Amino acid sequence: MVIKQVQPALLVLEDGTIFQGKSFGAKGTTIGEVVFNTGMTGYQEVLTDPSYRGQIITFTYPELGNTGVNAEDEESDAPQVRGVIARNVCYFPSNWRLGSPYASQACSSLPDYLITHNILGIYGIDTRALTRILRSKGAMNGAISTEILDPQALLKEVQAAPSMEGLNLVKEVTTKRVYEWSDPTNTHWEFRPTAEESDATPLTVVAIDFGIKRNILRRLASYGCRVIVVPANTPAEDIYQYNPDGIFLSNGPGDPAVVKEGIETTKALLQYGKPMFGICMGHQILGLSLGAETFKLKFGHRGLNQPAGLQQTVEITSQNHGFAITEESLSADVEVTHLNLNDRTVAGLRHKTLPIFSVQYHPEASPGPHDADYLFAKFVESMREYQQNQKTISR
Ligand SMILES: NC(=O)CC[C@H](N)C(=O)O
Repeated sequence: MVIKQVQPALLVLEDGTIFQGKSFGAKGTTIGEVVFNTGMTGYQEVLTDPSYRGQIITFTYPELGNTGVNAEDEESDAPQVRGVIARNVCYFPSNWRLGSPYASQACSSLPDYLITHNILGIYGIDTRALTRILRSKGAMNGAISTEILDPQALLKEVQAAPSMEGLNLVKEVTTKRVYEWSDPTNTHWEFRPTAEESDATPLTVVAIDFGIKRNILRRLASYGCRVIVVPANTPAEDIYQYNPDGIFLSNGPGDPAVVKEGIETTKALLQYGKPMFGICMGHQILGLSLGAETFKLKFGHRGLNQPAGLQQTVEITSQNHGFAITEESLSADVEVTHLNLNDRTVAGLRHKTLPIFSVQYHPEASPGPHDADYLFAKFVESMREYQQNQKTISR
């Protein structure tokens, strides 16, 4: 049996709030934007989602790590967060994959995984009190340390760190090279019809990678798309060399307004009028390229039960964002299709004349509910329709 040694750790927020806790994961000091996620499951997907780059995540669900970490639930190659804050941490996980065909994929405990990837964690924190501070004052920078245990000294480090507003983190996470993706969602997760008829011509989608989650690629593949993933700074002309049936704009970290190349490329792509679909940062970049503005939310939306819709139908959605589109700044070419029903910020858009739409939430789930999975089908449908129209025109 492993005897764990409890080591003290300190959490200090930019406003001077101090929390004493215990360390799990790596040792050292880390600084980032402290945010909270209210999901009851899916911590591994959250930690490896590139959109969380630069952030320290407070998990409000009080038990963290009970199912360990496995190869199948990775949303990218490694954890992307700057640090982890928990009420309680599990050192002896149990995973259903043990004793199943996926046994080899149940690999380690959360603390070991964080040590391997040099990520700091702090537990034994009153995460309810911390979340109330973040809700009332807004997300703010903070630090976790196992080496600087004097709060005033750590506070100085925090106050010197840059704010999330104006930070371009896309270049840290975007792919360096073009690659193709064709793996669908693992069939044991598949509860609904997905893969297209085999005699249908495959659809080519170019996905602009601002920090793409793997399950987006898997869902596109499950819906019969061949996906070509390109770096965030790829110019529109290069994207058109692939003769795509549709273009996908991915999720990603940081402030969308400073991803200038992505916005310019998207503006140029709009001229071609081909189907486009954007998720989260992709949605914000699409809005920006259509002339809208974005702003920083007070504490953001991060969790698995965010309601989105207008009047008739409501989807329960997975969300992870700190910025949003300013509704009043939208041009007359665009229609709002969804609002976040908690605070009525823009959660979905549709171009009135072009086959272009986007959502602020995560239809790929992973983690989260599958209510919005139909959006992938809608994208495929718009590409098929576009193909059909092109054939009619050329006849
Ligand atoms: N998940 C995302 O794509 C997040 C988008 C953006 N970084 C935000 O925080 O709003």
